[in-house]
Amino acid sequence: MVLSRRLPDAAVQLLADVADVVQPPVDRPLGAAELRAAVAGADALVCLLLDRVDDALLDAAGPQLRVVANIAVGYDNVDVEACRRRGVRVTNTPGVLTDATADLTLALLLGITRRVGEGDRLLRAGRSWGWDLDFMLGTGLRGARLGLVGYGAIGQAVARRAAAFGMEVAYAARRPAADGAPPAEHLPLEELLAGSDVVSLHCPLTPQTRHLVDAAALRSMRAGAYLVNTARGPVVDEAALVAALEAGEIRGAALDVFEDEPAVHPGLVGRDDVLLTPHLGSATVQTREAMAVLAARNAAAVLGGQEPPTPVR
Ligand SMILES: O=CC(=O)O
Repeated sequence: MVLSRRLPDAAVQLLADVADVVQPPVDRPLGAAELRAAVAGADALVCLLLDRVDDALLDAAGPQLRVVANIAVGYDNVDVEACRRRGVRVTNTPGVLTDATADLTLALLLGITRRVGEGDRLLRAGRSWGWDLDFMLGTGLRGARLGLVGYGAIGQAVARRAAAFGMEVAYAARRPAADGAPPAEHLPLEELLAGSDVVSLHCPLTPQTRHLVDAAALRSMRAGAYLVNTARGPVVDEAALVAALEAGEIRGAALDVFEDEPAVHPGLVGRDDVLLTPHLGSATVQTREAMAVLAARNAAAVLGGQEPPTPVR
């Protein structure tokens, strides 16, 4: 069993009970060539969303590989079809990061609508300022319409939080939400974009959702609207977003994920109508440990001939 990244002790312990665990030699994510070298001969791979699991990596691993346990809910880094063809199970870590990601979404939503980053920058720059009736006014959330693109566990957790702020919530998704989801209007994407004061993305990255928010989508949004993305960067056409902000087609954007991570489009960096965080959606001590432990349980289950707790499909 190969780990592409050193993991919290609780996860390593769990794995050490069922397999010979090969830890990476360095305390950082591995490059593609390092990972190819590390994975040779492994029967299980526990990996990060940064690791591209494609035919080249699967070839490098060899035919004894049985499971790829991704430490993330998103698995766009894994060629699931290529794994299936080779009989390799793929697992992810849904559930354990729902609250952390929804919390960060609200932090971004509040931060951009109330100009938190901008105010912080103003003070740090030592610029003169003073309280005034019309100083740095933002947008209130009570009664504002929140449009969620994707209404899975994270979208629903955001809906619950947004309701507490008095927002009216709607969503666009391929299917209506199952019973038990927080009440929200199910709308076609075009209607959701055109009618929302804040659009927040909670869909996986797939060929269908790549650049879902493109120039046309941005043009269809309200001029006073904000875009929040805690899903995956390539869901948004970043160049089109910069152009839309420049043209005043929307009021602002709060982004935790980027098209070409860790690079951030230079047109975003200097803008005061943009709030940026470095892919922190699941970044709490508790959540990262829970993700690593769940990935470990998945890998251990497959090696032990059992059904993993959270398989991909
Ligand atoms: O981005 C993080 C995840 O998909 O878990």
